[in-house]
Amino acid sequence: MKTSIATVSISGNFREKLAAIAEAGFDGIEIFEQDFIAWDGSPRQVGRMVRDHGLEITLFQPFRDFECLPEPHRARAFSRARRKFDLMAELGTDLMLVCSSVHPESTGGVDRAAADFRELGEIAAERGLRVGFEALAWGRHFNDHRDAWEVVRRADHPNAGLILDSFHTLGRGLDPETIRRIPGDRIFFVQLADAPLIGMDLLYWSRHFRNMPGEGDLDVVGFMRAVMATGYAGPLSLEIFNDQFRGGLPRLVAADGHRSLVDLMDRVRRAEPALPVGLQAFPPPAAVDAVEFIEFSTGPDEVPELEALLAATGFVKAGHHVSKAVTLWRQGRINLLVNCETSGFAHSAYVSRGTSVTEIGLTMPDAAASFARAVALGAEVHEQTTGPGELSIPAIAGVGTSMLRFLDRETDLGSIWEVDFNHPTETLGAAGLLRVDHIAQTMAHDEMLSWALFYTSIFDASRSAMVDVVDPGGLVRSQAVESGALRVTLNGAETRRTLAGRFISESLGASVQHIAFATDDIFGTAARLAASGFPILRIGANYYDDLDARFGLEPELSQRLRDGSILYDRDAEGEFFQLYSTSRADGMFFEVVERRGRYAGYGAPNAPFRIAAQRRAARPAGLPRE
Ligand SMILES: O=C(O)c1ccc(O)c(O)c1
Ligand SMILES: [Mg+2]
Repeated sequence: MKTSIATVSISGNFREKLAAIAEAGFDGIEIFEQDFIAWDGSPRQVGRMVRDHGLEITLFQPFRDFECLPEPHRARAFSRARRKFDLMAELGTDLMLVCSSVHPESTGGVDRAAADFRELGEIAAERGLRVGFEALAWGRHFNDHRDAWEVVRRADHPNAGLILDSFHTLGRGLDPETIRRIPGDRIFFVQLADAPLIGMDLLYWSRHFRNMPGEGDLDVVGFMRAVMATGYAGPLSLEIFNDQFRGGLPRLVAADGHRSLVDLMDRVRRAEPALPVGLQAFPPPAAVDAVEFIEFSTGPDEVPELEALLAATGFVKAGHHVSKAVTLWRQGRINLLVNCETSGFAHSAYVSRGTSVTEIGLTMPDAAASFARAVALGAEVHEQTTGPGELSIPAIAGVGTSMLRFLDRETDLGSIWEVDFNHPTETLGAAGLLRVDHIAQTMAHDEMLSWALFYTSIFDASRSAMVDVVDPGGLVRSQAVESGALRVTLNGAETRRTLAGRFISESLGASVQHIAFATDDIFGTAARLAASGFPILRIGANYYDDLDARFGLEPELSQRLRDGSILYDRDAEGEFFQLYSTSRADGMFFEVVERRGRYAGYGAPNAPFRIAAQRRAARPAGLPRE
């Protein structure tokens, strides 16, 4: 497959865009005319600069307001087109996108439009160029790819073809299956974009909220399956108008774009194996079997406090690494590692950001396969050194400065505890915690789409809807990604004034802010945690009064919740109980949950009250309370 991306999709000046696009592995670019005009270089220089980056110009766009104009507008449109054809020859590209007109004087009429395109196709042919017609979703007379195709069919000129754009088709709710009956050689170009489903004006939605395939809610896979079924063999090009990407880091946005295209075409081939997607083979996504371990990196000054918290949470020191300053804390099936090495990755993470989660170990059905898939999707490989006889566990860079390691039960990797950890003891622990329920990663709001794509492309994972959580200092957006036993909540802070925002600025970037452990006896666990000195977060009476009003709880249950500072939620599927620790000085905290029935959420309605309570608890004595 030949990959391409429109220059509008990323930030920076023209040179920065090219460098980022080339580095991400794209084959070509669509030159968006404004980007060219804004750059102070001749068309020939620009063309050379693109090719010097190893890229080709797959498309020049957009040419607007062309079809169905009365004179004198019509003659002017043709002379404008001739000028742009001259420009294209100098840039070194042969295809121009003509988007459907929004001109107030455009008359419409399929035959008129077809006649215009036949004439334009002829002028283009004289110069060895081609033109493609794209129906904008808000085009005055042509806003449906089926009508644009009818114009192209009737134009009946080899140099005039159709351009498809997934946004315009899917955004208007058109059935992409209708594309299957268009001959592939009449489709000159395919533009791809996804978008979140938000009810708004089509033009505004398109110009500000598009995102990478797989980041939104449109059926871009269904669209691409239909396109590939036509025999289309041209470039697959991202055209993403997005306010956030325009202000993002060019390299990150370009890398996400490339990842999204690879993942998209992998989904297409898995859905319809007969389609020739032209993508190297790599393993399919798998669901996580278990969160095998979570590792904290810390140092001598901070280790006593961390270990005290682990002990108070019911964890038991169960073993140590054979060669490294790493101890294992266990409870139920939870393995927490405390790394106090004085050199290497964990140590530098500690020095730069204080105590933080630096590794998450995941048991997969096949670690090597998951690793190979992650690499094919552009994950950064984490090189490592291992002592003699120790396991070499494949690792990739994850959120922030953390890494993800892949383990499995089928190979040597299944014996991590015996080989690397001197056969540590099994322990039920002291508080009845059974397993990791979820891991909450806090990041700047801009990074959320990127990390969601990371998880949903590498793993067999699903995303839940984004929810807004109100913090007294601003809004935090939260989205859960789930893959088998791995549940991650991504929390995006928009301002530094939220607890989440403060956490990322103090820990120098995205990181795990809290870990939730599961129990099947919340009241028993709460009592044991209280006895062991767990720093429980106190929840105020107003919360419980409202809870009684909302759910009509039995007085006895209500009292037990109040006594234990346990938060409660219920939906049609089941019930949810949560309790929290106060946050440490660095903002990290623990949560304990019990799910009853098939409750699948995270207690989002409780989050604002938890946050307010954490802010209150963090106030030094003597300051006014919130
Ligand atoms: O928003 C626009 O005007 C616009 C221009 C060119 C395109 O290819 C497109 O999809 C949208
Ligand atoms: Mg388009």
